[in-house]
This record gives sequence, C-alpha cells and structure tokens, in this order.
Amino acid sequence: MQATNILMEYLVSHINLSDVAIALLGLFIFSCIIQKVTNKGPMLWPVMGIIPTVFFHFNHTYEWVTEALIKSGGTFYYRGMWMGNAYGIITADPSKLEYILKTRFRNFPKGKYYRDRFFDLLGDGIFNADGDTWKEQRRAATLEMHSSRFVEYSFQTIQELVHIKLLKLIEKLVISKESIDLQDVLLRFTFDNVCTAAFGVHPGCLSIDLPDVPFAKAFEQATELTLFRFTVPPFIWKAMKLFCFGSEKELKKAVGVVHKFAEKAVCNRRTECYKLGGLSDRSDLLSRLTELRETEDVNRPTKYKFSEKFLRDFCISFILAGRDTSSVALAWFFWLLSKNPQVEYKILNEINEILSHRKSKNEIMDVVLTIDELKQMEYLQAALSESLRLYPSVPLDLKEVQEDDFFPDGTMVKKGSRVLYSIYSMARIDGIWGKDCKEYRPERWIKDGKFVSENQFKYAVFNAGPRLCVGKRFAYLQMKMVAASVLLRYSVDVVKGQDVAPKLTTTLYMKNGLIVNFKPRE
Ligand code: HEM
Repeated sequence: MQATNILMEYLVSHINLSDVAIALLGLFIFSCIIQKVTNKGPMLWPVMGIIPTVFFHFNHTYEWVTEALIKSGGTFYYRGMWMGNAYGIITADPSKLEYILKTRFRNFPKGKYYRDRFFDLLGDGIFNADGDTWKEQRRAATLEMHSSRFVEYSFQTIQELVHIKLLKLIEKLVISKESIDLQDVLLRFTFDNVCTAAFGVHPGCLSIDLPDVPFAKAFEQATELTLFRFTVPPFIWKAMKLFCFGSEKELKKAVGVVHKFAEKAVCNRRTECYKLGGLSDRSDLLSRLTELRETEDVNRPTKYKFSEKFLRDFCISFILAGRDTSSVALAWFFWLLSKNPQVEYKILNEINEILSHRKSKNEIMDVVLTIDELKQMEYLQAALSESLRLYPSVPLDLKEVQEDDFFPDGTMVKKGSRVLYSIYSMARIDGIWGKDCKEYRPERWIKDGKFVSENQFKYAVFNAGPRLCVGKRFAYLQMKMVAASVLLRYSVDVVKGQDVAPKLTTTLYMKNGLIVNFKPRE
C-alpha cells in the first residue's frame, strides 16, 4: 500500500498532463502507421477499431464497404472495439467464398456468435444449427421440398394467394385510386405464403383490410429485437436478459407469442396424426415431417422420428428464412422495372408469346398462369436474377472461424474470428461482373435465347455449397407468379419523389417502402 502511494506521488510530481497527451498522440500515430502498412482496408482506430469509420459512413454503409473492398483488392481485415472480440476479414472475392462455403465448409460454421443471439427465437432450427443437427434438418427439408407433392402443393398455395388475395386487393386499390406501399403488401404476401407452405396455417396478413396479425407482428418484433443483440456488446444484452428489462423484456414477450403459435400448430397436427393414423391429406412441410416414423415398417410402427420441439424449431426457421427474402426481392424488381421500361416491355412480350400457345383464350383478367408457363419464362427469370444480383435480399453474411486457417492466397484467419462476405458489393465490382456491372441488364443471363445460371460463388445471392438456400426453387416460382400475374394486368407506377434506399439490416428492405399506383393495362 505504502509502495503504491510512493509510486503515485512520484508520477504526479514528475509527469505532467502535456507529457501524457504527447505520449498518447505518439501511440495513436504509431498505430495508424502500423495499420496502414499491414492492412489495405479502412482505418482501424486505436481502441475503437473500425467503429468510428463505420459510424461516419452510416448513411451509405453498403456503398462504403464496396468502395473499401475495391480499394483493398477484394478483402480487408477489420477489428471492432477493444475487448469486444470482434475481428476477422471482410471479403467480396468469389474464390474466398468457395473456400469458406465449400472447400473448408466445416471450418466456417454459423458458429456460437450467431447461435447465442438467435437461440431464444430459433432454438436448434435449421437456420441456427451446425453439424449433425443441421445435417438432419437439411436432409429432411431437401427431400420434402423437392418432392413433386410439395412442389404441387406449394404452387397451389401461391396461385390461390395471388388470385384470391393479391389481385383482389389491387383491384380494390385501382377502383379507389389509392396509392399503397408495395413492399408492405409483398411482405404480407410472402408471410402468408411461407406459413401455409411450412405449417399449413393461413395467418391472413393479406386480407383486403390489411389487418395487424398478432403472430406476424410478434415474428417481426422478435426478429428485430434479436438483431439488436448484434449491435451491442454481449454483456449488455445478457444483463438485460437476466434482469428482464428493455428490449430483452419485449423480446421475451414476442418470442413467447411466436412459440405459442408454433407449438399449438405442432400439437394440433400431432393429435390429428394420432387420431387419423396419418396425415395423407395434408402436404405442408409440418405434416410431412410429423408423420415420419423412425422406421417405415407398416407392420411394426415405431415411434415418431421428430419430437415436437424439433418440429417447432424447424418451422420457425423456415418462416424466418422464407418470409421477407422474396418480398424484398420483388419490391426492388418492380422499382428497377420502373426505371427500365424496355425490360418491362420484353417481359410482357414473353408472357404474351407464351399465352398465345394456349388452346382456349381467356380474358386477361381470367388468366391463371400454370407452373409450365412460368417455367418457360426465361427472360423473366433473367430479370429477377439480375435484380437480385444488384439488390440481394441477404446483402451481407458471416461465418465463424473454427480453427486457424489460411486461404489459398495466404490470407490468414484466426480461430474465433469472423469472415463477413458482402454479396451486395460483389455485384458492383468490375473484376467480377464486367465494366457494366452497375447496370440492370437481364441480357447478361441469356445465352442463345435461354437463361443460363452463374457460378454459385460469383452469384452467392442464394448462398452456395452445402448450405445453398433450400427455398430457391420455391422462391423463383413465387416471384415469377407474382411478377407475371401483376404485370400482365397492371402497370406499377412508382410515385415520384420518394427516397428509395436500402435499410441497414440483415435483409435488404427499402427503408421507406415503395409507394406505387396500379393502372390497368389498356
Ligand atoms: C429471393 C428469395 C430468397 C433468397 C435471396 C434467399 C437467400 C438465402 C440465403 C443467402 C441463405 C443462407 C443464409 C445463411 O446461411 O446465412 C438461405 C438459406 C435458407 N433459405 Fe433462402 N432465400 C430466399 C427464399 C427462401 C424461401 C422462400 C425459403 C422457404 C420457403 C427459404 C428457405 C431457406 C432455408 C430453410 C435456408 C437455410 C438453409 C441451410 O442453412 O441449410 N429461402 N436463403
């Protein structure tokens, strides 16, 4: 104690404030020089890391990350706040994506960082799982979703929703000459659609009076409040959770509503399955998985394969994965069409050409497009893929590094660090998509009149490798059905003067929505 006092007295009498300031300034300049020499990316400040730079560019973060990636040759190191344990690389290099998402897939899982934050909402659901838990769900999802039974059923749900709800709502808006936020309408559409496909339950968000549906509201809140956990240091949200206050209190409430809804659906389905001895009349994912037994021997029925908790988590993950992705994609697509009327013209030509092969002719308002007709719409497929290229529904994704690793070009990543990849930026880099990369040009997808898909790691919009989006085919059918059915009947006029810009979150929403008017085609 005495020694400490003596030391303090010595320091106070021999060091004055200006010496401390000079020393700190020296340290600051030194670390700036070190970081400039060792890192080609944006400035990493002492103590605060990349935070001040991000804060400074907050209003145009995606553009700033893109610029930084271009300047650094495609990859740079980042570091968060001191002691925050956030560090790693940000990349837009397709060869690195291949390494992360395929070559060394096991070394780059979603990881603990992601899982800790999403666990309350998603539990062990596919979107939040790694290893064997993920593999089992992935196998079940792929098998069921690619079965002809599910494809037929899900297409029927899309058709019904478009004709009974979406087009009816648009008709009403045309008569009343009202403008509407198209993004909101599409979000309601996909929420209803994914719930019907996953649970066999219609939440009713797209009813004509656009009601507030408690389950949908709770789902949205639960997702937003979960994402908030990514923006604050863990000790803050963990303390808030422990004492159940602020956003964590709200999150608990919202998660409770979501879980109750899902548990009720699962429980009802299991009861129905017990009573009827099977669910052969139902084709939604929940029913298909509820029915499965450990071995499929009819003479010796064994216990059910999946627990109720497994089914609940599976369905919630599905809703999260499929709820907003295709709706925001469609919102950007309609906006891009308003700026590129020549593309809209070509889409209409294609639809009319395909309809001209029908034996019996319908009035336009009575046309119900079939799955085969949608499959023939190659230019529409290109136009949707091109809008997703420029405005990917998941603009930035991340993986955690399990063990120290070296990329083939020598870039090193440490165990526990995180690899972020900017899909938004990849679309805007000449070296990846050519000099015209910033242009909306569906023609880049067409070769000899046919749609040709791109390398997964260059076009990682649906992720790539073993975790490629399982809903990709479903999403294209859904988007094509909505786009073609609406465009055939109406022109979608974007109201002038609105600020159309992306919101900074994990899904590329338009931050102010998209206000439009519908006009019937002449
Ligand atoms: C335009 C529409 C869509 C886009 C751009 C998209 C994109 C993605 C991306 C980037 C991932 C990887 C996320 C990650 O691991 O971090 C993913 C995974 C997934 N998507 Fe989609 N998605 C779309 C629509 C859908 C739909 C409609 C469904 C369901 C009906 C769906 C179901 C899933 C599932 C279950 C996963 C998890 C796969 C796994 O981890 O193995 N997606 N999607």
